[in-house]
Amino acid sequence: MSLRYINSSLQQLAGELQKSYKQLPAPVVTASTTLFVSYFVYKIFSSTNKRPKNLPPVVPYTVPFIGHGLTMNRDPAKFIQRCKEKYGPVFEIYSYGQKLTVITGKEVVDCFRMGDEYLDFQEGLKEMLPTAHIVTISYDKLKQPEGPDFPWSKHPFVHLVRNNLKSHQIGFFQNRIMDATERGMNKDITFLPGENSTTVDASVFFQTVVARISAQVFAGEAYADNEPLIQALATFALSVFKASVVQATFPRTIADFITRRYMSVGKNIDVIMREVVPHVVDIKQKEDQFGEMEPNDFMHMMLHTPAADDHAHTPEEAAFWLKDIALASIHTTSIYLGIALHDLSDRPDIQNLLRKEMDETRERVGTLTPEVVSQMPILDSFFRESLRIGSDYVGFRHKVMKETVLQSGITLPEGSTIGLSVFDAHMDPELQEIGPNGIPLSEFDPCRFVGRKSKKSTAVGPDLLIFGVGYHSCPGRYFASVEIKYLLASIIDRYDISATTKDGKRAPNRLALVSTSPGRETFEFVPPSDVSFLLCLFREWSWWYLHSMLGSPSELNTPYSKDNRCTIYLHNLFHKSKMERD
Ligand code: HEM
Repeated sequence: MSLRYINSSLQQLAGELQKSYKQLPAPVVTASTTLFVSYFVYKIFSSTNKRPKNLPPVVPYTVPFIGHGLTMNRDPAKFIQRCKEKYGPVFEIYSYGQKLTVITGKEVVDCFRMGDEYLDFQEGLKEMLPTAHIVTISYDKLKQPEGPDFPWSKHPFVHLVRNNLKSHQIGFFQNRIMDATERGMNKDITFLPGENSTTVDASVFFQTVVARISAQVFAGEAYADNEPLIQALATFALSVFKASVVQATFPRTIADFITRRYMSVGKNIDVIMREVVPHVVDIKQKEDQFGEMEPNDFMHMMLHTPAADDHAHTPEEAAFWLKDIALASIHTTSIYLGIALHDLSDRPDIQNLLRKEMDETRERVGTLTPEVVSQMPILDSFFRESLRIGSDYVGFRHKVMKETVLQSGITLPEGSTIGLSVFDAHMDPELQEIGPNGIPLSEFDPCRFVGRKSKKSTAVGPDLLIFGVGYHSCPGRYFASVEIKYLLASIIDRYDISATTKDGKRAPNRLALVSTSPGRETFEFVPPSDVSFLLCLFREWSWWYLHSMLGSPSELNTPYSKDNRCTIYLHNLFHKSKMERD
């Protein structure tokens, strides 16, 4: 329908109407006819004018605003699979007021490799998590550098993680990882008097135990017992997420009011600054007096790292970065610790397999340090499998910075947002080898990667995308992998873990704001109680009693026997009763 044709039709219709309604002035008739016809033309065009073929196909929905939100939340894997079968590997969905182009299969790998000038992860993240804005309106005492003048490549935190947390450097922090884990096991897992098992609240436990490690590694050893700082770090990410939901739901001014008034992250930042600035000031004063010292925590390193415009960080600026470190590291790490624990919660067979590997390793090399644990092949394969299956159904939002044509010929228009289904890519037999045991990719095989040297839990590639791939792939993954594996080993050494769901099956993962999250269901932690364990316990206890009577070491972590589960259990009891006495 050409414009000339529409124009002449309008004039003809106006003429006809003018003849019929002679009493009305001509301009009124022409104007109202134009409006009337325009409306119909619009209706015709909007209903019949199909989107160009190379744009992603749109998945239809019926409920306004919510769109596919509810269906997707109910069973995200099934929803993606159904859409993929019907509309192909790339399709557009609508969820809670937002359009999102979902990318599945091999195209996911291409999107990761496309480069920031086409698909930008940080810009996509900002849409869902406007962290800098939330921080600015919650805490205006120190401004966060952001925007085009602050290139991501100059981000001091990214620089520090890249240069200080490579796999061979983790040993430097391992005593702190061990110390913080020990404190977490004693403080965050509590038993009621007389109870022989305990229910662990997943969401609180993961964040806190990981924040304990982060406090020591990133702020400094002096913070091992600093509960206010540990809590501020543990809850920072969750507070940002809650405020982000408000920002995404309400118009800006109302959202800012609610955020400032009820969801401010200012409290967390206040604690971080109050606790950490004096430590950094102290380092700076010492360095001003005696010259530069070798840093042994991230705050000290930050003092030596130039800021975006190359000026030296002040102690306040250095401490202000700690919240970003918490955001990037604590939340992600605790999510995947949680998912891995759920994977173990209905699989006592895997728990025993891992314990066997731990016992054999202990027999060979002695104490299980984070470095030793990180070399255990079955634990690493289990963790990689957990990352593979627990990855994002639709996450990794990227903003399309300029029109981008995918391998399949589909065009992503500039300004749109894509979400990558890493879960789908990890299930794709074209990208993922099934492994030596032949267990289907849809099932959990803890030994899928054992004996496959290039398939370590940190080896990113088309078959492991959870840490991204290419230039921006996560530089913190070596640290995260060691941390999670050491925490898992410490937990299953002490407890048998089971799910508390009605059917005893692992709690399903959830689709959260920007990623997949572990189910909120609790875990049951039970110290081992089988007969051999009790016998061994009795033997250990007698040894310990004898040694303490004879004035020998009273600490129970001396390896009296090979079966360290008993030693650890006694060690725990000893510490708990000591803490209660104190
Ligand atoms: C299981 C835990 C973790 C997961 C799943 C994870 C995942 C990711 C992903 C997907 C990216 C973006 C990749 C991309 O843009 O393509 C990323 C970036 C990043 N991660 Fe992690 N991460 C984890 C833990 C950590 C930890 C513990 C740290 C710090 C100690 C960290 C620091 C960073 C940094 C600095 C970046 C930005 C890299 C850049 O833009 O060049 N991450 N991470």
